[in-house]
Amino acid sequence: MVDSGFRRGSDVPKALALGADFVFVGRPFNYAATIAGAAGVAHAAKILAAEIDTNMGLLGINTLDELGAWHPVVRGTLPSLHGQASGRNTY
Ligand SMILES: Cc1cc2nc3c(=O)[nH]c(=O)nc-3n(C[C@H](O)[C@H](O)[C@H](O)COP(=O)(O)O)c2cc1C
Repeated sequence: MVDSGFRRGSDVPKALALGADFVFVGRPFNYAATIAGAAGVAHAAKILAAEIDTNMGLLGINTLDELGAWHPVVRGTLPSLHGQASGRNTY
């Protein structure tokens, strides 16, 4: 289980891919409740779900179970597009 700092739909698949079973989102829903009560929280949940869905589409997966540790790419470790997997390329 992981908590703190998860703000958008691209954050959640990253955490799941790295091994989390649960991703907790706190303050965004507090803010939504402050602005618009229960309807705001429902709206925020819809936005987060839609962002996760979009990110799953961009990753080419249909279920979160398909996520693996190979999905998040640490900046600077992307294999070369020219077949030289030095692991030291920056982009
Ligand atoms: C106003 C506020 C109230 C909170 N109340 C609780 C609480 O009652 N129990 C609890 O376990 N965590 C509480 N938390 C902590 C949140 O559950 C969460 O761990 C923390 O906000 C970090 O996640 P976030 O970066 O998504 O906000 C509270 C956080 C905030 C900002």
